[in-house]
Parts: sequence; structure tokens; C-alpha cells
Amino acid sequence: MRYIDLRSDTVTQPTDAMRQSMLHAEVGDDVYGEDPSINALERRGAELLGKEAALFVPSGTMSNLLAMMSHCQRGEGAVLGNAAHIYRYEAQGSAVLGSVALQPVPMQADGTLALADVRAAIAPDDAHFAQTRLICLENTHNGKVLPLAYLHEMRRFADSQGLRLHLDGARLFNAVVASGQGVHEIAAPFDSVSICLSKGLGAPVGSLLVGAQDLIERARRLRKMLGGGMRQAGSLAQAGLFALEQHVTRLADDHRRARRLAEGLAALPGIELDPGQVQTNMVFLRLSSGESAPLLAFMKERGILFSGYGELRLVTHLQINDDDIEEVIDAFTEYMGR
Ligand SMILES: Cc1ncc(COP(=O)(O)O)c(CN[C@H](C(=O)O)[C@H](C)O)c1O
Repeated sequence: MRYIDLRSDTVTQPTDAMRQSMLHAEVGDDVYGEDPSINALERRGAELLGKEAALFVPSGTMSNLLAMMSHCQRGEGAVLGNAAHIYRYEAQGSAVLGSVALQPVPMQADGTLALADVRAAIAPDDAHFAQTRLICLENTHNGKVLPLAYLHEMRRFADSQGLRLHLDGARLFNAVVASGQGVHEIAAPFDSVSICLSKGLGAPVGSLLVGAQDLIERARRLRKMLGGGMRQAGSLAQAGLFALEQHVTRLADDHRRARRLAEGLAALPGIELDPGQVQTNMVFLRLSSGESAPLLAFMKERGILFSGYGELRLVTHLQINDDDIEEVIDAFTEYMGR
């Protein structure tokens, strides 16, 4: 059964054209730095984001972990949002494996961290406290694009405090396409950026950590320590190269479909949803009844999947087309009309 799978853009499948491209990828032993496709992808990532170097890693989680461990020594701290993926959904790996003290602050719905909260979370230079070294942001966060002015403000603040700045840019290209800002522009304020190739961009595996040469060399060593050194993974890297070349501008289709979905659902009584909040590929909604389990079961029966507890999240992506969106709206109309 083909599902209309709106659980996440992590479910994207490589297209036939991407698979063809993967078939002919040149490969080599990446631990020796000899995989031509991985080397090409890393060069491309660094060039696109305007940084010195990049490292191909199996997941966004590992990419963020390597950033945290490369910026922070054991026992040092990182300030981040209390709803950030790094804080909430990466098994606290930075703390467990990296011994990085996670210093969470309230995260605004738009993904920003209030400067006053960040300032208050920064540990004083005092032996009683884990020394703060890093601030982490996320763009997009829950589908919201961080304003460029905010990024510059946070850069100025980090500089004033002698701190580094990392961006969890799992959906950076969604932010680029939605805002019209350049990749360079969004990446420029950050010392390191993690981008995911395996979400809306449609590659089967992988992320890139991008930053200064010395940081990426440290991250490469840590990746090996964590068992992430790869051998002939060039076919996967080629998928990433293909995605960067062919699947960025089409993200606008995902955003358009998310807006159409939001408008269609917002019109239904019993659904709490503001279509004006949809900036990229994510639609969040609540049922006035609050009871989502029967809805999820009803939808699964009709071959429609999405997730969430209380607030429901529906994510459009490469494998979701216009007909799927209309089918989902029809299914919701039927359910809400019962
Ligand atoms: C902002 C951000 N940063 C990092 C990651 C981790 O990427 P992977 O480790 O799954 O490649 C994710 C994945 N997010 C997934 C999703 O949204 O369905 C789940 C929640 O892990 C992410 O959303």
C-alpha cells in the first residue's frame, strides 16, 4: 500500500534519476581521503556555504554531535533552545558522549532565543560553573525561518562574549528557498553549520558539517573515534551532490503544497490552524477536541500518515504531490464532518 507519508521529510526516497547518478559514482576509501565523490561533495558543501571545509557524515545527529564536541572540550557548555533538536531529540549525545554541558534556554515559537535568556545562561568565568563556549541555533525550526537580522545580532552578541556559533541547518535550504536569502548569507554568521541532505533534498543518507579547516579536521578525527569513518560511500555522496544540484529550487513546491494543505484544513470546523504561520514545508495543527489518536487511526486507514501528540505535524516533501494534498484535505473534511 502506498502511504501519503506526512510524518517527516526524513522519509524521502531517492528518485530514479538520483539512483542512476549514484550507480556511476566513483568511490574509494574515505578514511584515507580517497573517495572522489565524497571529496567532491565536501568541496561543494564548503563552496556553497562559503566556508573552508566540510565533512560528510551519516546523519544530522552525528553532524551536530561533532560540532558540539569540536567546539567544546569535555566539561564546557553550549547554550541552546529547550525545543532544539540537539537538546530534545539527539539522545543528549553531546552530553553523554561529548561531556558537553547543555545549557537550555526558552525557545520562542519562531526558533529565536531571547538575547536576555542567552546572556543569563552563559556561565560566569568561575570554577563553580561549566564554561560556556558555544551558542546553537536551528534554521528552520519547526518550519520557521530565522530572520537574517537576528542571525547578525546573535553573531555580534557571540563575538562580544567570546563565544562560537553553530547552526543546526538540517533544513537550511528550505530557509533559503522560502526567504530568498543566499546560502552564503545565512551561513556567514556561523562558525559551523550542519546541513541535511537526507530530508527535503531527497538523498537517502547523510549530512555535511561545514566550517573552518581546523574545526573540520577536529571533527573528522572525532568522527573516526565515533565509528563514523566510511569506506566506499561515494554512491551516497553522489546522491548528495545530485540533491544539491537538482532538488533545491523544487523545495518551493513543498512550501506551496504545505500552504495549500494549511488553507484547506484551516477552513474545517474543529481544527485550530493559522495558515499564515506556514513558511516552509511544515503544517502544525490542533484539534479543538484535543483527542488526536482516533484521527491518526482514521487517517492511517486511508493510507495517510502524520505524527504528533497534542499538536500535530504534517510535513510535505519530494514524494508528496498535489493530488495527495487534496486527498488529505478530503479525508480531514470527512473526519471532521462525522
Ligand atoms: C532540526 C533537525 N536537526 C537534526 C535532525 C537529525 O537529523 P538525522 O539524525 O535524522 O539525520 C533532525 C531530524 N528531525 C526528525 C524529524 O523532524 O522528523 C526527527 C525529529 O529526528 C532535525 O529535524
